[in-house]
Amino acid sequence: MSASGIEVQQLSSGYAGAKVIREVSLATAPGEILAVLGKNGMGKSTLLKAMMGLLPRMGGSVRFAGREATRLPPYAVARLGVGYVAQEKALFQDLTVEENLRLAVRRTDFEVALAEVERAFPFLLQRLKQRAGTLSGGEQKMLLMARSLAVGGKVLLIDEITEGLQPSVIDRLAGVIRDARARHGTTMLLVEQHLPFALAVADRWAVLDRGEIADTGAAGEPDAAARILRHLSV
Ligand SMILES: Nc1ncnc2c1ncn2[C@@H]1O[C@H](COP(=O)(O)OP(=O)(O)OP(=O)(O)O)[C@@H](O)[C@H]1O
Repeated sequence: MSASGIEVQQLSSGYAGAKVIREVSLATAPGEILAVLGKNGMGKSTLLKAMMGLLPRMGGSVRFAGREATRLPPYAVARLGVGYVAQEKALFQDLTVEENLRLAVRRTDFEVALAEVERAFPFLLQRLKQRAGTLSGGEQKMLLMARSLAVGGKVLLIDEITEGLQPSVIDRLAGVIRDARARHGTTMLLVEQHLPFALAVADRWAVLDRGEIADTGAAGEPDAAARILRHLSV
């Protein structure tokens, strides 16, 4: 297993005894980007939450950067250098943009973190004193992404970052993700519904169907989109 990759083996998880994901196995090489796609309700968010320790693991194992994380709570998973960009609002709505960033990066140099934010989303530097809750939905997603980049983890788990974003912002995000990987070798697992975005940024893909991996492949293969679409069509 790679020193900075993700290794999930036969992971099961869910809610109050109801298994939603069943024996899911996934692995990435260091700096690799894996897109996990699937229809609504197939367990994509549940998979990320179980990996982060936000939901009980009902079987199987999770390792990040070669380190065992199966029994760790979320704060300890984060300490392994794993960032999580949640689908739902995960910002402190009443705190400013700057305060949200400072809380995330307090253990590293804030100026270095700000340089990362400026490189990804320069508009946020003009909004440092604005309350996060008054940013638009798309701007809040950019702040969430910037906050994870500023922390500088080796692994990022990103849940449907493109949802509700305009095409130009989605293009910008693709550039930001490629840039982070190129400069820091960040390993990423992207849960996505946006197929062109997923295939543009990922090296490999996997489809989750009713909590199980139904198909996997390389993003560069000519039939990748057709194979994925077979699973996404109703
Ligand atoms: N808090 C919860 N309590 C009970 N069941 C839940 C909870 N959250 C999600 N589920 C169920 O788990 C299943 C998978 O949900 P999940 O959010 O992981 O799907 P998803 O693939 O991320 O879907 P989407 O693309 O719509 O976000 C669904 O059937 C959902 O109803």
